[in-house]
Amino acid sequence: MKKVLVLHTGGTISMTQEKDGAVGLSSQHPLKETMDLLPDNIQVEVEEIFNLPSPHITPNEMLILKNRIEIAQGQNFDGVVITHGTDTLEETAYFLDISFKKEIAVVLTGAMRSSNELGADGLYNYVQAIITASDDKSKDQGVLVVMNDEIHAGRFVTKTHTTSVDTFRTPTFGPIGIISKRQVIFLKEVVEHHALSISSVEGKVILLKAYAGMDAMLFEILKDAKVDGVVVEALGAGNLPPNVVKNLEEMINDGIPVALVSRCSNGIAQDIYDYEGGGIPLRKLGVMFVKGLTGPKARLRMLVGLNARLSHHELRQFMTE
Ligand SMILES: NC(=O)C[C@H](N)C(=O)O
Repeated sequence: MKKVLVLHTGGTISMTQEKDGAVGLSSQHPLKETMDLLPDNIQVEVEEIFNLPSPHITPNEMLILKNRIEIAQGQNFDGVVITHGTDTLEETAYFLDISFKKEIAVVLTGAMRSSNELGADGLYNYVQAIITASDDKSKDQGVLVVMNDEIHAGRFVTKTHTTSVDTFRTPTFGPIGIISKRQVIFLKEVVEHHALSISSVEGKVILLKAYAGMDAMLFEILKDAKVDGVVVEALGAGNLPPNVVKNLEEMINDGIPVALVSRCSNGIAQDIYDYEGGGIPLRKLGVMFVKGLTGPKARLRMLVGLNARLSHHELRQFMTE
């Protein structure tokens, strides 16, 4: 019999709606009352590790989850399911993807409708996630996100809609599999990448979004705030307004790592343009171009790299590979 560990962390999947429409935390986890609806060929052990809306989740909670999964790897589990609020689900998924060596399947799921709402999707996603986590094929695909009958790579998935159940998408690459009724079908393989080993999540890594007429003042404030790293969601293929370049250069000269992703939801940031603020001069300054990640994920990558005590050169490799 397959054995799956469930870690509940909170989010809408654990919430209920009041008569006035407000959605909030419930005292008893609604999924705990549905154990008899789970597949009877899978043994499920449940732990309520947190009960937090996902905007309350920080890298500290992600680290606690990572530590618990590492212990579970030595406890004969075939997989772990994490139920999580959807707002920051992709960040926890990505953190877990890069912060330890996985030996069992790790699947995150959530819900867009709370447990007593019409068409609630929590229980359905939960069952699909348990089935996916118990499937041998899920083991070597990195951290997975299962929602709405689709399997996404935690590395690239993102929440795209504020309320729709069809919110999790993987721009550029698409989902890597589907769950058709109770059958797990992978359509693509995730290219293996190496995870680092960390035991802390210290340091200030800041994420900024570029916009037309971006104010250089933002970078000046960061300089005084003594940050440990900066990620910028740049324009288009990887360009910035010219007036912030001097500040970026000063930061890099002060030894602060600066990485860049694109604010576009599809494609990869590259050094293509050779004008002031363009990707080519930015790369020459030492800005690290991160491939295909969103800003929040690139920020976690830098945090993990710094906490793995990578040298400046190793951090550059890790951020740009
Ligand atoms: N659908 C959800 O789970 C959203 C909720 N605000 C959360 O992330 O906790």
